[in-house]
Amino acid sequence: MVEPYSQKEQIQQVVYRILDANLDRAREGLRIIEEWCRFGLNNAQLALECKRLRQEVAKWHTSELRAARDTPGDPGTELTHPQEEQRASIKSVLQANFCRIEEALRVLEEYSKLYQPTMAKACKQMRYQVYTLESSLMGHQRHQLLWRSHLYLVTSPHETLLNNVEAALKGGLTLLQYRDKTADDSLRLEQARKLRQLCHIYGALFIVNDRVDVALAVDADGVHLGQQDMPIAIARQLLGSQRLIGLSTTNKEEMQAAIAEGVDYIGVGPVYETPTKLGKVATGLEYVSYAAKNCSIPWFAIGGIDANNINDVIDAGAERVAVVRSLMQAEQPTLVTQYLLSQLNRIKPEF
Ligand SMILES: Cc1ncc(COP(=O)(O)OP(=O)(O)O)c(N)n1
Ligand SMILES: Cc1ncsc1CCOP(=O)(O)O
Ligand SMILES: [Mg+2]
Repeated sequence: MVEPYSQKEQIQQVVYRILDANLDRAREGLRIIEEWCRFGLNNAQLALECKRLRQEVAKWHTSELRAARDTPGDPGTELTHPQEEQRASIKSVLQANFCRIEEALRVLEEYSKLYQPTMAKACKQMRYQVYTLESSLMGHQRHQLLWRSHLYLVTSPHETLLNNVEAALKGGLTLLQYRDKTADDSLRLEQARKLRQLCHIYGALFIVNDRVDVALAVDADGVHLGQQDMPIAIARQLLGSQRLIGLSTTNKEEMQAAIAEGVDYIGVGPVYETPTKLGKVATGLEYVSYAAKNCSIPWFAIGGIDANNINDVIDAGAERVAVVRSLMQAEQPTLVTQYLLSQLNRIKPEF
């Protein structure tokens, strides 16, 4: 007759099953991230770090733990959340899987204290290494998307703010700045949160104008600052190296200083006088041409640009533009977005 398990042995089996399931979970998540680093980003360094972590997790997956597996008796295999069956973008695939790995490592850390305290310590270390990996990968994604973004919508207060922005996102917009110079902070936070969520769904970058605190509070991708706003060095300290910082410039001295200070992109303008920034002197197309020849980081021509004059700005050398009224006041923001993007993407003749 086979002796039934003692209570102690039964608990041990449960702990082994938890460890087995979570070791699998962490490895699967790491593999999903690794595939993107390798095939999506062609980034050997990030892919290698995923592989190293995967191997480290595998090291703890002993035959003793595997033997405790009881898939048919696991009620959890049937449990899925509708959100797991649908992902809106690569960003959400990555974020969901980082969450999964971090949770799995936390579970491993706690339960392996009942198994092998050295494993608990190793899992804690791995969890911190995964946080670092997440921050480098998300920062990398942000920079890549910034370089690929040619049209930048800067919002103005509007009754149908979210609808207008969503229409532009549907047209292919990948970069949005929330700008409201007069709203009180509770409204500002509410709108920023909603816009960030919308951008997240469409896989677009979300930047907050002027306010580093709001950007951090809503987990924005970055902040846009002007020459009179918070100094770049302080904003960088607060935001870290993975979030984006943009700076407005109106002349070559400001451009060179911005590059030296390590901003991620600059605004170039106002190219034309504009009621959106009343009283600000226009720089004209000369500054656009100067930027085209001298700016080593992404730059966006801004100020008075619309469907009628965008080709003059492009002919002066701009590859990226930022607009407020052209999209916020458009009757059909999707179509205008598509048109502006089609002009920016048009193949330039080679001389
Ligand atoms: C892309 C971009 N370029 C320039 C500005 C203007 O910023 P700033 O000079 O700080 O003026 P305000 O927008 O704060 O009024 C911008 N917002 N975005
Ligand atoms: C915020 C800002 N900074 C320089 S020009 C400008 C406003 C651009 O608005 P519009 O596109 O409506 O002319
Ligand atoms: Mg500002």
